[in-house]
Amino acid sequence: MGLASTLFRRTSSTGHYDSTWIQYFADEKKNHSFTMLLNFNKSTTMTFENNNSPTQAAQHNQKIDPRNYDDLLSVVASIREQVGSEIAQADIGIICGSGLGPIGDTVENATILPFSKIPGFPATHVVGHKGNLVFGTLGGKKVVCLQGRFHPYEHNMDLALCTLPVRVMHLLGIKIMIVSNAAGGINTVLHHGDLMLIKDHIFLPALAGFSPLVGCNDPRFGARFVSVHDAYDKQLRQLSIDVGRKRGMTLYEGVYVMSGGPQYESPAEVSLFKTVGADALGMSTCHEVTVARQCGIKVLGFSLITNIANLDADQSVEVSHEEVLDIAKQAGERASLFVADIITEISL
Ligand SMILES: O=P(O)(O)O[C@H]1O[C@H](CO)[C@@H](O)[C@H]1O
Ligand SMILES: Nc1nc2[nH]cnc2c(=O)[nH]1
Repeated sequence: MGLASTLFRRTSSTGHYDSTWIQYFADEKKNHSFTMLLNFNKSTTMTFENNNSPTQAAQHNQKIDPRNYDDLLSVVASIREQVGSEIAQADIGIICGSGLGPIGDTVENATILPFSKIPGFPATHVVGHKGNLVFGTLGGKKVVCLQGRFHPYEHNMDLALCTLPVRVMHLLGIKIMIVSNAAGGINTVLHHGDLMLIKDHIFLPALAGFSPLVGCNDPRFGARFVSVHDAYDKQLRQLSIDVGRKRGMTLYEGVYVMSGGPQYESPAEVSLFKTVGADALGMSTCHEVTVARQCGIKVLGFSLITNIANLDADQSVEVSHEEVLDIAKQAGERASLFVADIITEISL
């Protein structure tokens, strides 16, 4: 819900109205300065004006609608105000999952803004996710790094909310997004600590109606119907393979499947995913990539294999987040250096 409805709720106690109509009006009207005319059943016509500048809106702790372009401009205005306009811009955005956490600590000339200081950003609760926005340089490029992400299972499957940072990074100017996750290996070529280059994905929640693009669409973010035929950029993937070869690294390419979580999968569920062509599985990434593609951002994605997913109930072993973090700690540093090398080689 946008500014109009927020404002209306504060003033509506004096009259009767059709809330469905108001909601519709609020969703359709995206401009920052507008006049709203309401017809009450006493034939009174009232005029409400909203002239909040983006910065004022953020300062006043206004509720942010993650689908509302103007609300997101106010978030970006607040970030610029806090760190400075020169710093609050980047060409490459990086989302550190449980796997590539260390990369955020290698950003040079870093300016760190905690998520708690950004209007509309929910708190991160997952151990291993620091909850910072980090601006600086890496491999000679201007980057903005999300140290931590929002998982749908933490936020009642509100995927638009969970992708708010991607839209914010888009408004901060990024053209390329590098996304990473910790994942369970399904394909038997994958072992603990391996890095898988994501070639394609299966966005399972979206197939059941949980997509960040469901609901009101503002064309300023992009098309209503988004083609994800090339979600993971082919040239960036090739560049990664070339950089990996130079480093003598084995880099697998495969399909990542996102489940809703937060429970890990049963062996029968893993077998199902294997049958449909998945190589690794996790509880993130696909919603972020979908929104990035809507905004025209090119994507490069990696899964750090932290555990081997169970395929047989008779030989299954317990999966734990402690194991995930432990392997991520061991392998994450090497993987982060590799991603920094790739960034050095990217030509914008
Ligand atoms: O995808 P990231 O954030 O790396 O984390 C993965 O690890 C956690 C489970 O151990 C889940 O949140 C899963 O999605
Ligand atoms: N869903 C899921 N997420 C993970 N994150 C890290 N490992 C796993 C896994 O095995 N399954």
